[in-house]
Amino acid sequence: MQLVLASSSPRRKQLLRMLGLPFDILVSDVDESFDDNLSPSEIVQQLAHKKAYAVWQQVSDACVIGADTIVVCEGDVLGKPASEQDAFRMLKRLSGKTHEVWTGVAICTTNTCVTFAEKTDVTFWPLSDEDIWAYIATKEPLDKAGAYGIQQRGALFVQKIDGDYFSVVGLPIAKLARELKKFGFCPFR
Ligand SMILES: Cc1cn([C@H]2C[C@H](O)[C@@H](COP(=O)(O)OP(=O)(O)OP(=O)(O)O)O2)c(=O)[nH]c1=O
Repeated sequence: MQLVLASSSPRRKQLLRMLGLPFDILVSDVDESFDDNLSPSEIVQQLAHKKAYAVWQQVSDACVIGADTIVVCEGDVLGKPASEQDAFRMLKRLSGKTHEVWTGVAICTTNTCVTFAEKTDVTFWPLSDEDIWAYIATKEPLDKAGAYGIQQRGALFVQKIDGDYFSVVGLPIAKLARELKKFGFCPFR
């Protein structure tokens, strides 16, 4: 069966490559709004499912993977910043605190759709306004949930992490590999 990644994220593509399995990339535009009453775990699984299912409908006989990542700080969901000012507001909130990064994954095949969510706690050092603006000037925050990339310069803000690093980057690859085995996809083979 063909393996398909339903994502435009270069990070997810790179992480899925770790499995050593061939896959295609197909992306479908989905509405990423969500119901405020849902828990973070439900939000990311629902959005991951939307992304995977939209692509699965186009290809049918394939195993389609979708994912979604959000940052949750003091109960508030932070997606991607809408502007540089918004990025500043988000990073200012994350400064000196521990926040949660949630990534949901959906695997859709002919008979079933499986979803799961991973939570990673990330603690930031206190950040000065100057540091935040200098970081925003690199443009790195703009396409990332919570306005930072732990895999790039955002690493300099991180004091501590508890959970799966790769889930913060956008795909909990070890958990995904274990799930894919159930569908007959064995890494490195
Ligand atoms: C917190 C954090 C997020 N991110 C990224 C992961 C996701 O790509 C992005 C969150 O947006 P998503 O909507 O999850 O994903 P996306 O729009 O980039 O890609 P697609 O929907 O096509 O799969 O933030 C990092 O790269 N590093 C980090 O440290």
